[in-house]
Amino acid sequence: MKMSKTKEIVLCGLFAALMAVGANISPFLVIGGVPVTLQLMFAILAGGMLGSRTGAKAMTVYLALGLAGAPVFAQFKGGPSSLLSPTFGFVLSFIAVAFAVGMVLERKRNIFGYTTGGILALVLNYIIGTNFMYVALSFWAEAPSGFSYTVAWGWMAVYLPLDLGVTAVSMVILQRLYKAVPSVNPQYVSK
Ligand SMILES: O=C(O)CCCC[C@@H]1SC[C@@H]2NC(=O)N[C@@H]21
Repeated sequence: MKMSKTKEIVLCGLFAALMAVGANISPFLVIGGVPVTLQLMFAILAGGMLGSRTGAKAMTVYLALGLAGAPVFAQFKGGPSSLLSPTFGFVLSFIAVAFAVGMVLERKRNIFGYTTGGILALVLNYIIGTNFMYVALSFWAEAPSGFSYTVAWGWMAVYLPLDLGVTAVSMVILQRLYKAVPSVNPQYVSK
């Protein structure tokens, strides 16, 4: 079933706002060069609740708002210069995360779907984000001394337990929501 344009615009705005809140739950907590945020959770919920296409659109709206100057990225950053921020790859990855989670949960709402969706979300987030961060800190941003590809992944290793927990909680929220409100993701094809 297709969502109305008005509903889609409202939901994209809502999830862009939730991403801004998630980006700044702890603006001063930074490990290595990477801030602690809840953006991954809202990107997963966007894909799971709005579906792959609208979820990805919501994340694109978020990215566009930030690039246009709204202080919606982590540590209340925003503006066109964010394109060069070492953590911009993570922001880009949220589009892929929402799309992938949506795609999986439109097809499978069982333990296999939740596990695959969660793993895909983490893999896309970490691979796109960490590689972008490595390239940024190697070529144009100021890197701490001794910075290397291994150090970049070392920073992310610290995040992994937190993000595994965040991903698991997001999947539990989605599972409960689907049970309570089966119409939640309009692109879901029930078999
Ligand atoms: O600059 C931004 O707005 C993006 C920040 C990205 C933070 C990443 S997302 C995955 C990992 N988990 C966290 O809590 N922080 C990093």
